[in-house]
Amino acid sequence: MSFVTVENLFQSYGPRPILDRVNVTVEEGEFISIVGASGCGKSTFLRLLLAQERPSRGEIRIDGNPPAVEPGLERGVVFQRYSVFPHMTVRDNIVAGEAFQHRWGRFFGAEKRAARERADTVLARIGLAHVADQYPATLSGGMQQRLAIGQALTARPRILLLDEPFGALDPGTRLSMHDFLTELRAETGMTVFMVTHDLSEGFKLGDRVLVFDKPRWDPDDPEAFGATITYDFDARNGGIPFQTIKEKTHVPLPA
Ligand SMILES: Nc1ncnc2c1ncn2[C@@H]1O[C@H](COP(=O)(O)OP(=O)(O)OP(=O)(O)O)[C@@H](O)[C@H]1O
Repeated sequence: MSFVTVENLFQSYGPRPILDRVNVTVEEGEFISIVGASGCGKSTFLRLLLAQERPSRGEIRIDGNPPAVEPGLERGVVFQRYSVFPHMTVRDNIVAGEAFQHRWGRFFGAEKRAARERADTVLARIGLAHVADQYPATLSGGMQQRLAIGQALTARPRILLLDEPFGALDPGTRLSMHDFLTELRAETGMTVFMVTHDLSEGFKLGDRVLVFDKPRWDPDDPEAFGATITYDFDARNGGIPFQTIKEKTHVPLPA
């Protein structure tokens, strides 16, 4: 049994189909890059994996079960726009990431001190120990995004969901974030789903690159049909493009 199984997934908003018959299986530890045209439902797919939304039809199973509704228990998430708390110091942001999983949502007394020590270990690991007492606004974009990833990882999620996590960063910072993510992944063995608009980033970091597109296409009504996975590229070892075509795209409708 695969770690993540998506079967016949459909998602519509009102009468408008967004995702249409999405089928995919993912093994634990795989890094899945997701690319596709703007608005084709990539973020919607992540929200469904997060159980922030329920599918109109079809099924998602993670380790054999529907995704838990509680945030963060098995899934950490990082968005393009920094998801850290601006009113908390860097250290307290990491503590908050862990406290989120805690029964009361907060730590007290000795537990809090222990959580702070664990946070300092995480900060050392992500190269932010020297700014532990600062507020996020005083950090560069790359540092804030490292903090967001550190925060998502404190709960030791088995799955990390990244929605264009590096889109707002300059090219140099982006490259160092790639190294950072590759190291973390090797260390934790986590499964990663990453939406990106940058194909080379998708192929560089991913084991597989899934392309979302609309196999059925009505030129008079481009929103008439939803998107599905049209290509599932094997991107290991630099990737060999055009391997597994799952669907022919933009096939004209029969007259
Ligand atoms: N809650 C919602 N209600 C209605 N429509 C929605 C909702 N969420 C998303 N949509 C629509 O669904 C479509 C897919 O959105 P989604 O954000 O998943 O696309 P995307 O592929 O991630 O796009 P981008 O690459 O631009 O971020 C969009 O047209 C969007 O307007």
